Amino acid sequence: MIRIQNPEDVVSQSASDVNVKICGLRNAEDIVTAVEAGATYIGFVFFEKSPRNVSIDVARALAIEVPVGVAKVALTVNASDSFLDELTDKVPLDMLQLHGRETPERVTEIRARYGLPVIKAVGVATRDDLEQLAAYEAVADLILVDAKPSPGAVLPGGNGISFDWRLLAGRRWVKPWMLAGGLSAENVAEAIKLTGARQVDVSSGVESSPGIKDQGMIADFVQAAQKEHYHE
Ligand SMILES: O=C(O)c1ccccc1NCC(=O)[C@H](O)[C@H](O)COP(=O)(O)O
Repeated sequence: MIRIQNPEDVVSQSASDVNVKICGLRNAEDIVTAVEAGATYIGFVFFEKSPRNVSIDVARALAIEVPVGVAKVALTVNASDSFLDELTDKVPLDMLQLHGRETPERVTEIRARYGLPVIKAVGVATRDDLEQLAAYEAVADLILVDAKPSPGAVLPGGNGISFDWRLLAGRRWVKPWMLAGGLSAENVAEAIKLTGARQVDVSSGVESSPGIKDQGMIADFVQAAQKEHYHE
């Protein structure tokens, strides 16, 4: 039987620091910047329509250089077993992020088949969208609460849009969770204060144009997320 690693063994969470995930990295220089800035997760996007898409071979070459202690996350969208088989065979990964319409049953299946902790992304625009959280908290290791894409959007995530963070204020969480959607160095402190998030994820908020990460923006984002926050 496969033993799934505890997410706390993949990344540690200190009482004072906010963990940061930089998503959509495509080259070694940006990964070094993210790691040196203090990111605890780096994300590779496997979605052909995305400007952040990487091939399995590129991700493998990048992943093997990532230092121990930084979690390598593969983001997939409604992926088939055959794709995930090849991905997990070739790329040394710490976690899988499911960013499509995967059902709770599919999350359970993937988690068991690959023995990796699973992050399930859930899109939120209104209070009604929070109803699906419980079912995913029951089966995923970590919930990524992201802004719901607008109807007709090409990308299911990485759109640089945020949602009303007050929807999450005071929520009691069963599982670890991470806030995403339209975050930037300018607004991440406010988002943390309103939601109580201890983990945050960013992609377009640290880019100069779609798919092009800006090293200064990465450093500024991590610093802004990790400065001392006072929760009311
Ligand atoms: O980033 C993408 O291109 C992407 C493509 C397909 C599915 C999900 C995608 N991104 C998901 C992420 O984890 C992003 O970091 C998250 O949505 C926040 O993005 P942003 O609002 O741009 O910071």
